[in-house]
Amino acid sequence: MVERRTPISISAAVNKVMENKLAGQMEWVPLEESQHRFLAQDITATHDVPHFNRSPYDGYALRSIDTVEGSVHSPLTFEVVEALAAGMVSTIPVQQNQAVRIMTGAQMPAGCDAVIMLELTKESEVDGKKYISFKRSLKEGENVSFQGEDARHGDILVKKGTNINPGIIGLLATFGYAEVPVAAKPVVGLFATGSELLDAHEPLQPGKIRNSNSHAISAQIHRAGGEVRYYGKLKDEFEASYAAISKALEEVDLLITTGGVSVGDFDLLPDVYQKLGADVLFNKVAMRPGSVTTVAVYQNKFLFGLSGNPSACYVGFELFARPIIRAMLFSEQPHLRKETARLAKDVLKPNPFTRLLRTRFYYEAGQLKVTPSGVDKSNITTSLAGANSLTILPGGTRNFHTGDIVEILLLEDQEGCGWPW
Ligand SMILES: Nc1nc2c(c(=O)[nH]1)N[C@H]1C(S)=C(S)[C@@H](COP(=O)(O)OP(=O)(O)OC[C@H]3O[C@@H](n4cnc5c(N)ncnc54)[C@H](O)[C@@H]3O)O[C@H]1N2
Ligand code: MOO
Ligand SMILES: [Mg+2]
Repeated sequence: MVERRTPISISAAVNKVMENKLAGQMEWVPLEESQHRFLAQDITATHDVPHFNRSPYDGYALRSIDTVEGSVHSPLTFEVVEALAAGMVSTIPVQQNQAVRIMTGAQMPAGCDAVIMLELTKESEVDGKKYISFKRSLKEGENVSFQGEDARHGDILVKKGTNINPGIIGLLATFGYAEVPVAAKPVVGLFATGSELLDAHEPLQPGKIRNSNSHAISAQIHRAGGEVRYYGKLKDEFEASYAAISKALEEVDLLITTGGVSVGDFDLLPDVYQKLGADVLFNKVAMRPGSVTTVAVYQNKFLFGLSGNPSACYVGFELFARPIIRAMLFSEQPHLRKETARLAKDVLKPNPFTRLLRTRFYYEAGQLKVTPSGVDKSNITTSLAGANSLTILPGGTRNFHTGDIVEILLLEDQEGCGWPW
């Protein structure tokens, strides 16, 4: 008698997974290796930026009070007493009607409170002394970049869990982070199961196919922020599979298998979970593709039994494994970001289960539009290549038409979302 499985909703399934989420760990990496990693701590300003008043222009620093009378009709003349490149500090106290030649980024000399740009001045020399003249007045603070105007000591600048981009890398360097506290990458073990599988380099044989799932999933694990440990292919043989899976479980945080989770004679994963004594959270989800997705927990580790069908496998990963990985990377928005878009094509199908349609979204005249990226069957691989989103067609609906507003999940986005279900 074939086992009957009771489907649960996507929302309930995601909930069950997230209730068991694992704690993330912190590690330090060199600044130059931190791009695309996730911050394990808030980044706080360790000092004011800039930490001294400085000139934002090449020009002359002076006392604004000495320029009150300056105008087109009343030119002013200042003696130039010193010259400062960026990195230098002044050594001579500035007196009335004296100026310091100053370069962009140099610290303001003591006593000076304004800067006039080089272009507005005329230089001259009398008896070996340098002078400038100009025809205007300056306000106190004019053309000064003030201490702390960029960041104040103690400000929280970037939150824990943020994906490190080039701007954040610059900020980390500004505050002296030669080493950066990042979330350790969750270690994700991976097996492709199926006696029919060939490697990518092998020629085709009758009845056999090349293993594509482990390659696609590896890329998805990287995109999510995890580290892949690929253990290779498993033939549909119980004892060898059980031994390999239980050994791999000792070395990883999450273990993903593809294939062998349905009800066929050689779908062995349910028996593997049983022999392990793993707690199966669910083995049927009211969604398509990916209805057979099975998730179990065993000794504080996750077992993701993803379908063998390529698109079911892809979707199962994004909905259930990705948020666990992102949660371990300290993200408070671990799920795929949800948006609404307008359908650009009819989708005339009944949806007994919630359908996650492989789609491509794009912008047109400021509007988000979405169109199927190919044929929508679980075993179809080609529509995945063009997909940058999954369009949610809720269970119990049918026939969506061009112009209908639908919800979409973004696959390439880094922001994520708190709870899209
Ligand atoms: N009687 C029933 N049969 C099936 C049901 C069902 O409810 N009752 N569900 C169907 C659905 S839906 C799916 S999805 C599949 C899931 O099957 P499994 O997860 O057990 O996966 P396999 O049987 O091992 O393989 C399915 C399919 O995918 C191909 N495959 C497997 N691994 C790979 C790989 N690494 N790369 C590329 N392609 C792979 C495999 O050759 C099969 O064609 O079950 C339905 N059946
Ligand atoms: O629901 Mo099966 O998992 O795709 O087609
Ligand atoms: Mg099967």
